Amino acid sequence: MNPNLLHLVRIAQQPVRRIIGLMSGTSLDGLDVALCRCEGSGLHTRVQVEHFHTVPYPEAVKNQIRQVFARAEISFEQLCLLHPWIGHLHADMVLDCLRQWQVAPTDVDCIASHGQTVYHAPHHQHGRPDFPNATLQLGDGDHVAIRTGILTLSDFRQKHLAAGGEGAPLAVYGDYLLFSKADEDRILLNMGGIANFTYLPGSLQLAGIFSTDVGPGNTLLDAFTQHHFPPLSYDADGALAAQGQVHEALLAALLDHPFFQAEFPKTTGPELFNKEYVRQAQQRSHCPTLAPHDLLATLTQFSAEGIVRAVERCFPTPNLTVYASGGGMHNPVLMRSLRQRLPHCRFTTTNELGILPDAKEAVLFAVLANEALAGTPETFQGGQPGNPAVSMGKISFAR
Ligand SMILES: Nc1ncnc2c1ncn2[C@@H]1O[C@H](COP(=O)(O)OP(=O)(O)OP(=O)(O)O)[C@@H](O)[C@H]1O
Ligand SMILES: CC(=O)N[C@H]1[C@@H]2OC[C@@H](O2)[C@@H](O)[C@@H]1O[C@H](C)C(=O)O
Repeated sequence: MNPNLLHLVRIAQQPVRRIIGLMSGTSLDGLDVALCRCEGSGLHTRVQVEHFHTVPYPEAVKNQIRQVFARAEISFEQLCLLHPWIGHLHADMVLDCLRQWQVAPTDVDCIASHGQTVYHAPHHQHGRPDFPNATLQLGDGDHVAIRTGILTLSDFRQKHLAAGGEGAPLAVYGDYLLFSKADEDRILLNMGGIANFTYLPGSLQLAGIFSTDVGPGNTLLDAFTQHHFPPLSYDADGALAAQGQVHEALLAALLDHPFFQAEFPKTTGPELFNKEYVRQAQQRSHCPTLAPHDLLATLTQFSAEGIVRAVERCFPTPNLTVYASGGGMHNPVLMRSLRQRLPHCRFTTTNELGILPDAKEAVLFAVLANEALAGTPETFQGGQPGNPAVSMGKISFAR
């Protein structure tokens, strides 16, 4: 038998696995690296984050990715070169983290690598009848495995697509395994580039659980901060938005898109919510030249409103605990708006659940890899609409 298979079986049979979860989201701010101690599997999974770091992307890296990111037309050569290049980059970032943490690569069982999403095209977005839901993440797992010497699972979203999902949000799988709690209705709200949430009913009924994108999180805030206030890359602490006024007509135009009326679960990305989307809404609401601070105030309210409307639509009298995570939870203007508009909800962060909010998505991929190695798709029974019962991740041996 190929010794790689024996190695794989040995890791799968261990009571505890050390797995590095990697996530690079739509904000292009950097690579989240979480070294996790994963014990057990399925509903018995226990995760302890041993180390976490976001390795920031240098501007030159962001510019390479931006050449293809969320663009319908690109250089094929650039796309082809980026796939191994991002694999190398992420592998080197992992090795740097391990050096800093004084952990030997041989003491890590596996890397769970999400890669970099460069294009997300669910059917409702591309609208082409002959084509399925599609999504593309770069940073090939073989390159990560060979360069780090660590077994790597990658490309988690394709199996989800193949089994009938939109390739996202995958958060529901990890949230269900780690955070379900009897007698507490929970929302796990992640505000990254795009905002999404998972609903975990206190009844623990699998049928009630779902996860959905709800609209933009920080993606538009980042885009317009970079446009109007270089060299700033994001509106730190909402300081710019706090100086502006919400333009109600523009807010209404921004919210006037079929995405917000579509049934849950659904997914989206900067392919839809981008500068052109805002420009068109400005035209429709007769404010083509809004002051930048007012624009940021309005866009922050737009992010909040997308979240609020989705929560209200799912739960008419929301009496829930909201566990926030992702970069948006650091924006007090956004958080204030959410608290005001959802007064029946108790707001806290995933810290209360023992997971560092900034690490949550990287931990998710460690949990998905742990399930692929040691779990069974049956944990998710028949799956939920949009969330098929499958194990995800392609296996790349390190030799
Ligand atoms: N102190 C802060 N004040 C305001 N915004 C912040 C702050 N810190 C981080 N952010 C926002 O959070 C973003 C990064 O969030 P995060 O890392 O969760 O996104 P991501 O993982 O790339 O996104 P996705 O969820 O789409 O995968 C930054 O680009 C910025 O907009
Ligand atoms: C295609 C893609 O990369 N989607 C991301 C993105 O970032 C947030 C939101 O949009 C979410 O749907 C997803 O990531 C998280 C980790 C998820 O799948 O749950």
